[in-house]
Amino acid sequence: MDFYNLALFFIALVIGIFTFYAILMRINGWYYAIKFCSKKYNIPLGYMGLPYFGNTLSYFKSTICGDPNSFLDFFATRFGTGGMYRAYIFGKPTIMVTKPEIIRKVLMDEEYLERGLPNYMKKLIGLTTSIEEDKYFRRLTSPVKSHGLLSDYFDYIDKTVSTTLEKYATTEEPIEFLHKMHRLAFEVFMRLLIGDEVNQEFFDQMFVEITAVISAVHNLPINLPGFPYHKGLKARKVLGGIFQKLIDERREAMKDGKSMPRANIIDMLLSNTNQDYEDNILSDKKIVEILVLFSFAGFEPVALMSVKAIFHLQKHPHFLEKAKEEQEEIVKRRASSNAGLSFDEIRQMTFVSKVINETLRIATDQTVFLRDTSTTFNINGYTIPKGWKFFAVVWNIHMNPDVYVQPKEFNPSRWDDIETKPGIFLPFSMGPKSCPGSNLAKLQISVILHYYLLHYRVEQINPEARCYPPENCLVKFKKLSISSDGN
Ligand code: HEM
Repeated sequence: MDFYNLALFFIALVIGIFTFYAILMRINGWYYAIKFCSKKYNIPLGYMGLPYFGNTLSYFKSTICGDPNSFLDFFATRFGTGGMYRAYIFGKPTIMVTKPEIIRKVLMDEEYLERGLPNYMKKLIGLTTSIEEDKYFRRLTSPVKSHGLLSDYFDYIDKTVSTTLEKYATTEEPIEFLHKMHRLAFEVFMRLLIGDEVNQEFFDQMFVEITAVISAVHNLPINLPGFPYHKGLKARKVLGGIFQKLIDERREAMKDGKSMPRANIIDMLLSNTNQDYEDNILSDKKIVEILVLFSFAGFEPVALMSVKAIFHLQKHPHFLEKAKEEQEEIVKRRASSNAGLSFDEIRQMTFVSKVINETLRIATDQTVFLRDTSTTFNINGYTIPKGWKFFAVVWNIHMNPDVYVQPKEFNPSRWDDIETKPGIFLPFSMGPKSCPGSNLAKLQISVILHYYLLHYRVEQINPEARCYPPENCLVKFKKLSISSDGN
């Protein structure tokens, strides 16, 4: 082959590769454009990436690199700032929603949108209910939010937190902080989930299984022996068996007229014998799914947010001091120096509640809420086909500089001036599928911070560790020395 032909060959090869690449990157979008080209649908513009993978990889890349906005910017620059874009994420055609007012509409829907976890997560923590079952389950578990139930558990929370932190401080060796806080939040939450009548051995087994499920959620969904996802699926099965056994035991006890000394979630769910709902009695399978979902959701974020609040305060000594002073004032106001923390004192923690809000705002900087359309769904002039996913992006709401000046900065004092309008702060989401545990979570974190601020400090052994699952971080958990004036 002479030089001329060789050059032609290379040019043709380059053009061929370029054309193949261009087609490959568009073929997914063309497929869905043709499939849903009927006048019945009106789908926003967007980009659906490679077949099978869609935009999932670029979404993960942007979040792993700590710059999720680059993902949004790509859509906004190419398809305008309308706030709704077609995409292909987690193996499904998706509508990405970025504007607060549209996100609100998505989250508030009760009739047409279902929980939209990706399939690999559904297998671990999925809950599939009909709309009626869903309303019923939320009604049954609504006491979880109530003042009455939380005050009933308050002494248990207080005692568990104070004794556990004390124990951590007596350990000479550095501790895996996130893991230990998981354990603490788990101890507290499990009482609320299944009641007081469970022994330590049972708790330990549950903790091992649920930790495996959580680890699976935070790792790649590779279902091969040795991989966390494979172990998580196995653990999910074991958990299901444990919960079913508990349900059977509780039913027997109920038949004998025995009731648990304190309200707990499993008994709330088993009390579904109300005649008004006869057709809607939740099956055992559904109850097990709900218990697994609660087990997953009920302690991990509490532990993570507590750790994050502690680290933020550590990095900002003036806020740490202010929060500590508030706790000292609370202690001084007590009638007796022997009295412990009380439920009413939580309401006096105005600055600590701002620390918690600020931690939640910053920590949810990569949060998205997912929903699946159960039928054709109309929104903002668009008609979205059944089976598509909604991907509601919260991070740009929590990082909106018009609401949160210098949004990346940790500044609890910003909450002195923020007018909390609906939809500007969504760490627990909003609408029918929002978090039922928001009050419990804030209560637990407040108790943890109260004892931490008064008595302990952490020293990070590996400060470069992100302390975000699946990464852990080592700390020395130290008790503050008491000065001569007792402080
Ligand atoms: C700081 C701690 C917590 C945070 C940041 C948090 C946040 C969230 C968020 C964002 C959702 C998703 C809502 C959606 O998809 O729209 C959720 C769901 C949920 N959370 Fe929490 N949560 C926390 C603590 C808790 C606690 C303590 C409980 C236990 C009572 C709990 C139970 C649940 C349950 C059961 C769901 C699923 C609700 C459903 O699908 O209907 N969470 N949480």
